[in-house]
Amino acid sequence: MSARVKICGITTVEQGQFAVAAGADAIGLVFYAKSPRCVDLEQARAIALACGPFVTVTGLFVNAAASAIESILAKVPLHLLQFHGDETLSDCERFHRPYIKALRMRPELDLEASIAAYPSAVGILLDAYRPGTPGGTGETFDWQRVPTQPLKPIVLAGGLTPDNVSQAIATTRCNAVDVSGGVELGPGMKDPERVKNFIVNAKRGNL
Ligand SMILES: O=C(O)c1ccccc1NCC(=O)[C@H](O)[C@H](O)COP(=O)(O)O
Repeated sequence: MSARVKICGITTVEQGQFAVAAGADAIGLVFYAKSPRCVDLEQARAIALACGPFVTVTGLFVNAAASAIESILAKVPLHLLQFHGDETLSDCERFHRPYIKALRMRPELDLEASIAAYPSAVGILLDAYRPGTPGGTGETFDWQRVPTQPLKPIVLAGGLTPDNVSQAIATTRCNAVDVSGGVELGPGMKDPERVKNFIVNAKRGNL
């Protein structure tokens, strides 16, 4: 089975289209005002509608108010929610949508217990930990910490690039990967060539 790939932090219709054309299984729309990849409602709706069927359009939130998420859901056709902050199980479940929960790999994290805390998640995204920055750090973490028999499907993230994604998959045996900065020319500016190379390398990685 080849890995599933999500390109996160898509900011324009054109970026969404070239990611999908290159074989992305999912794209991520960031609804976090402090991110350089944050999109507004109109942009998000246009991107989501341009991706076509069978691509998982994911909305990413960081400790967002429920009312803000509801307003976005009313306008933007999202298939999956990604909670990237300190959301509790009930915060994640209240929208009755499939969701993934991001966990940042701080050194003292009890990973098994943290994964078990989200029994209704369709997956757990593991990301690098940098204090004060909830995501999109461009940094890797120790891939040896990824459990070999996790309670939930794992999405590997954090500092992945076209050059290291095959090795990351071979090391962790993860069959889903997520990237943002590693396929950019600058924050929010996805590079078609890097996106294509990332997807090719992820999908021929050694699972
Ligand atoms: O991408 C952002 O700007 C961002 C901001 C705040 C929270 C999460 C964010 N991105 C989440 C993702 O899913 C990224 O793909 C993940 O953090 C990995 O990012 P990178 O290391 O740049 O590939």
